[in-house]
Amino acid sequence: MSVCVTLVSARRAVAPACLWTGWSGWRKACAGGFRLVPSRARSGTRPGAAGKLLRDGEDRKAVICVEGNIASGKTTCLEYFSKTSSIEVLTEPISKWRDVRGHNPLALMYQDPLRWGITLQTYVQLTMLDRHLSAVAAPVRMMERSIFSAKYIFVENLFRSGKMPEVDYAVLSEWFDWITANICIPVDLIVYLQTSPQTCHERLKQRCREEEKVIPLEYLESIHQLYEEWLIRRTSWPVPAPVLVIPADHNLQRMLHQYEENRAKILAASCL
Ligand SMILES: Nc1ncnc2c1ncn2[C@@H]1O[C@H](COP(=O)(O)OP(=O)(O)O)[C@@H](O)[C@H]1O
Ligand SMILES: Nc1ccn([C@H]2C[C@H](O)[C@@H](COP(=O)(O)O)O2)c(=O)n1
Repeated sequence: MSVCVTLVSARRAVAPACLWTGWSGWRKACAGGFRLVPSRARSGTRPGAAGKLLRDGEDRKAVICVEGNIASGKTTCLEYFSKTSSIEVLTEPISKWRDVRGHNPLALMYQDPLRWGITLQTYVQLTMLDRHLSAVAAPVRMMERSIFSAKYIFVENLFRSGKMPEVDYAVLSEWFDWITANICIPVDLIVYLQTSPQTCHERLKQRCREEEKVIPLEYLESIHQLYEEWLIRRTSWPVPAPVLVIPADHNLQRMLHQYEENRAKILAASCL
């Protein structure tokens, strides 16, 4: 049985490098785990890292982000690779999004996106940044989604569909631009699980997460379009790493087979 997999060529995002002149207090506070990459750094440093804060040792570890629509199978994919000793897996911090000091911003966002979209997305941005910056234990890290898809897919979707006021979008965008200009967020490979929105709708209903019962097919279609614009057509936002596209509409057994077939390509990210 032939399985089609595409490796799309690299086109690294180059966020504006920023030379830190002040903030000495913050730099001292970060001194334990972070260093400031010299603004003139060239060889041996990640592209785009100059002038940014970088977690110590992070430039020697590979980071792979698994991207895809809601219920496309990302967690299942991560579960599969979590059995490999050289890979550590980080799922999305969804339990935090469902319970921050007793509040459920995920549920609130689905109930009233105009009011609560910024609340959820601000928290998603913070918790995803925390995921990106947490110390890597294994040679390879696979993480579910990224701070990039949080902004380029979910914030963008809320705004474009008229479910986020312009001022909320502007504030989130300012935060995102500051973070990516000043902090190095290394990504070596994006694994894109490419599904049809219909497949995701079926899997979503099967998973039956309480907050997501209100999600219509049209919502998944919008998310799908934004992913395709970003990672396939490349007409929207910078892509921070090479993209490995894995068609993911197949049944579980065939998906696991595809993951095995792609193991070498995925692990090759650690040699980049
Ligand atoms: N290839 C597949 N075929 C059928 N069902 C799947 C497949 N992969 C995952 N599922 C099921 O679909 C639902 C969503 O999968 P999940 O891995 O949680 O997606 P995501 O993390 O992308 O939201 C789960 O109930 C899961 O068991
Ligand atoms: N920036 C984000 C990220 C995720 N969500 C929502 C979408 C889903 O309801 C849920 C988790 O998604 P999954 O891992 O199942 O694909 O969180 C969001 O609204 N904004």
